[in-house]
Order: sequence, then structure tokens, then C-alpha cells
Amino acid sequence: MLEVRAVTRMFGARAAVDGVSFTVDGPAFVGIIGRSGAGKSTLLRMMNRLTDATSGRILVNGRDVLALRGAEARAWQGRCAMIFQQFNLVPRMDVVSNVLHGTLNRRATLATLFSLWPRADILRALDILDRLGIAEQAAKRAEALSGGQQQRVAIARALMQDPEVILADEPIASLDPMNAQVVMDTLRRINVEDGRMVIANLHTLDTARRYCDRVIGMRDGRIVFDGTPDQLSTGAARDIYGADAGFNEAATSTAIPADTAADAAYAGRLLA
Ligand SMILES: Nc1ncnc2c1ncn2[C@@H]1O[C@H](COP(=O)(O)OP(=O)(O)OP(=O)(O)O)[C@@H](O)[C@H]1O
Repeated sequence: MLEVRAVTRMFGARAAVDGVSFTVDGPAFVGIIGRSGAGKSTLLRMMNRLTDATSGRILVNGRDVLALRGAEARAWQGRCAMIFQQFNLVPRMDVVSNVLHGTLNRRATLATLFSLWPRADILRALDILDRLGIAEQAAKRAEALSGGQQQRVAIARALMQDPEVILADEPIASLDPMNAQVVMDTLRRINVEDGRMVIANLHTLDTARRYCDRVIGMRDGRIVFDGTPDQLSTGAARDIYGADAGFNEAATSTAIPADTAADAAYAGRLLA
């Protein structure tokens, strides 16, 4: 259970996140939507302890993760993996080594320096790559892969941590519609099959509606919507995006054009 209680983050006189509270019970897939600058990234980064909160509490099974320091904070970061828009892989390093870096927080520095990975970890990394449909890429440099493949490597690296929670900050914002669908399908599978909570910042309404159990809408640092995809009406979307009566949902769409839909279906079958 995750309880975010009255969390605020100030930058100077301005609140990037302003008294945000919500509770997630169980392994839900939660989407956070809102326009650029609404505070979505700052909120996720506070959950992961990449950014400090100014005030508030984030309780995980009753324990305030914002109060953790040193090794305890790092241990929490291990249980709450983060996925970024730009993948954050080491481009010149091979795929399997990138995935193995997911175990860094529980490894000795010297062993890491010399890339001495335990055989069990290597086999696990290969298993995870296989599960995500990219095992044949294992020996390639990360930079040689497509964006969608790189994001799946980043997801594989996150899974190496065996996290309870996966935080994804705009995971598909740099991808074309077909790769975006493959990556979102992958996150959903991990959520459903493994029972891991996923909280994803998403730019687009249609993605939130399609993949999430619950959608949180942020505007100017505050939550202005919290409900199911069904409740996310055009009017609610207008409130979130601060748009006028001329608001057009299609403008936030990542729908797959007809000519690439068949490719996407094929990719989906490969993943299944
Ligand atoms: N390190 C920082 N220093 C100063 N201001 C910041 C910093 N990080 C974020 N902000 C400000 O906080 C507000 C919220 O930013 P944040 O990145 O969380 O929004 P977002 O909803 O994730 O937007 P985007 O989708 O563009 O990333 C913005 O006004 C931003 O300029």
C-alpha cells in the first residue's frame, strides 16, 4: 500500500507539487496525466527519492520513505525502479550488461568495476530479455537498438531489481506509435502477471484510458482528477489540461495510424 500524504515540493517561491495526497492499494496501474510543467516528474522523483520533498509523507506499508537516509534510502530505491523517457542506458555497453546494472545497488563496487557478474544473475538477465522478446539483442550495444527495444532493455534492467513498484516517467514520449504500444503492453503485462504496482506519467489521454486502472490528473502541482478511465470525460480532460472549449482530444492522441496497426499487432503477438 502506497499513501502519498500532503506532499509538497517548492522550487523557490513556486510549488511544483502542491499538497498532493492519494492512496494506491495493491498492484494497480496508475497513470498520471497533465500538461508540461504540471508537476508529474517531480512527484515521481520524490517517490523514488531522486528529489527531496519540502513537506509531506510517502508511506509504503506504513513506513515513511521520505524519512529514510543513506543505505535505507538506497534500499527503497532498489524496491522502486524508475524508467525514464530517454531510457538512460549506457549506449556503448552491451544489452545484457546494461540489464545486469539493475543489480548494482546490492553489489560490491570492485566486482562491478571489473564486470564480474554472478552466473545466476547473467542467466536471470537473459531470461528477462527473453520474456520481453529481445533476447536475440543481448550481445549488441544498446545504442544499436531501436528506441522501443532500448526502452524494453530499460524495463528489463528495472526487473532485475525485482521491484515492488515501477515508476515510469513519460516512458513512451520518445517513441513512435508502434513502439509506444509495445512498451505499454510490456508494462501492463508486468503489472498483471507479476502483480507489481506501476505508476506512469503519460502525456496522452488515449494511452491513459487504454492501459490504466486509475488516472490521476494534475494541474499546476495539484490533483484535479482522480478516477477510473471511464470517468475521464472530455470535460474532466479540459480541467486537467486547462484547455478552453475548443479542446480537441485528438491533439493529445498517440493512436496508431492504420498503416502501422498491423505491424503493432504483429509485435504484440511476438511479445505475448
Ligand atoms: N530542478 C528544478 N528547479 C527549478 N524548477 C523546477 C525544477 N524541476 C522542476 N521545476 C519546475 O517545477 C514545475 C513542475 O515540473 P515537472 O517537470 O515536475 O512537470 P511535468 O508535469 O513533469 O512536466 P514535463 O511533462 O514537461 O516533464 C515546472 O514549473 C518546472 O519548471
